[in-house]
Amino acid sequence: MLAVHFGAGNIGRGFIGSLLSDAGYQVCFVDVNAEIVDLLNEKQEYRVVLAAENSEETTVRNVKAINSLQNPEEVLEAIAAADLVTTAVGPNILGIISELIANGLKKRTERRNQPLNIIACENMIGGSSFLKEKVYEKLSDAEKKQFDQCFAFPNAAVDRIVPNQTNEDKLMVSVEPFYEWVVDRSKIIGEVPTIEGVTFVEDLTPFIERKLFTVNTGHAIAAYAGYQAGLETIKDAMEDPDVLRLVRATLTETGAVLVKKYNFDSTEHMNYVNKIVSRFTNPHINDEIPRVARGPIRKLGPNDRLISPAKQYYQYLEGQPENLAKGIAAALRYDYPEDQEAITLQSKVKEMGYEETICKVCGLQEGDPLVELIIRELN
Ligand SMILES: NC(=O)c1ccc[n+]([C@@H]2O[C@H](COP(=O)([O-])OP(=O)(O)OC[C@H]3O[C@@H](n4cnc5c(N)ncnc54)[C@H](O)[C@@H]3O)[C@@H](O)[C@H]2O)c1
Ligand SMILES: O=P(O)(O)OC[C@@H](O)[C@@H](O)[C@H](O)[C@H](O)CO
Repeated sequence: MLAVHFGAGNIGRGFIGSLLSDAGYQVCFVDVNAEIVDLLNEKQEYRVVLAAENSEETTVRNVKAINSLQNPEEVLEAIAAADLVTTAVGPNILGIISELIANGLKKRTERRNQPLNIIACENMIGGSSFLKEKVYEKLSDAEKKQFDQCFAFPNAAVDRIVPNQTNEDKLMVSVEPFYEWVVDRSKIIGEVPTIEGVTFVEDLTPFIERKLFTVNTGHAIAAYAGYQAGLETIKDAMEDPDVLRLVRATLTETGAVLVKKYNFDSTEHMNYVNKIVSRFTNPHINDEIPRVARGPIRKLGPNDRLISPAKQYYQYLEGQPENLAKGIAAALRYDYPEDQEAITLQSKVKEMGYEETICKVCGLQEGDPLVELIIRELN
């Protein structure tokens, strides 16, 4: 069995590749990082080490890689032969890889009539659906019909904290012990793949919203508030009493929305929150704030971890999401000079002021109570 996985980065090697290899797939990574691609082809294996007291280590074997910049034709061949395609490249890259995926799938339809699932493992709502849209933009109407018969793009939620790696062994990945990978079974075409560690569910929405609006909202708040406090890592941020208070208060707000919307058991949800807070303070992980804060424009988007739960707060509850607004204000102030989106965000603020920036970046209307609440926090 062959799995083609786009993105041999932190989560690609540290989680997706590792689970797929354990499930018996040969994993063919596709990446633009020549050093990592060459090393993967040279060694054909890499180490995954648990960031925990006992530093348990496993070796992921039977892997290879293709440099999609140098050998795009090889990528098409791999997609034509694959039993599964997955991605973990970042939401902004999905549009870029969609051309290769479209061409690979076209090649496949010329060769064989075998169904294929393409699963985007990105931190976003509807990642695979978005990738499908981008792929379908490249097709004729006849090709779209043909693809509908053969290919599916089930959405997924993936959770495992994998920080940026600074190991001497460039392929080795240090990962937290916890992991969760949930896939929308209702959209699977053909047989449901057997992958230990993957949970297939009929309705993904509660799972992805629970994950994005708890793990990622909490993480973003810790990162942006921690940055404003001059701190360096997520652990440092969580050890700052003011940041910790804000993270917890924000997760109480998102939790209230989720419990109301999905009828979750509130005690169980609180246990989920506590587990996440303890994951953020894992002493064996050195997760630098710029990784977690990366891409503030994406993170301030209308359907992402900050604005979406804040909007839903008005929809499902009384009162205002005061703490989310504090976190959003910290995100709007994020000016890390090595983050291109932070630079763009700050130039928008300079040019248009906060109100217009919030409307444009967060997809909100002037006069919206949320805009007013955020502005109040910024003053
Ligand atoms: N790291 C985590 O803790 C974590 C956890 C869950 C989900 N995710 C999600 O997984 C995705 C990847 O995150 P990451 O932390 O692994 O980032 P990363 O930067 O470590 O990995 C991304 C990889 O994609 C590669 N890439 C970039 N452009 C490409 C292209 N055109 N074609 C092929 N490969 C390309 C990069 O070279 C890199 O190796 C993101 O959507 C992220 O939100 C990350
Ligand atoms: O990957 P991003 O930029 O969407 O978010 C940064 C982190 O919050 C994220 O990577 C988490 O570590 C991960 O989602 C944990 O499962």
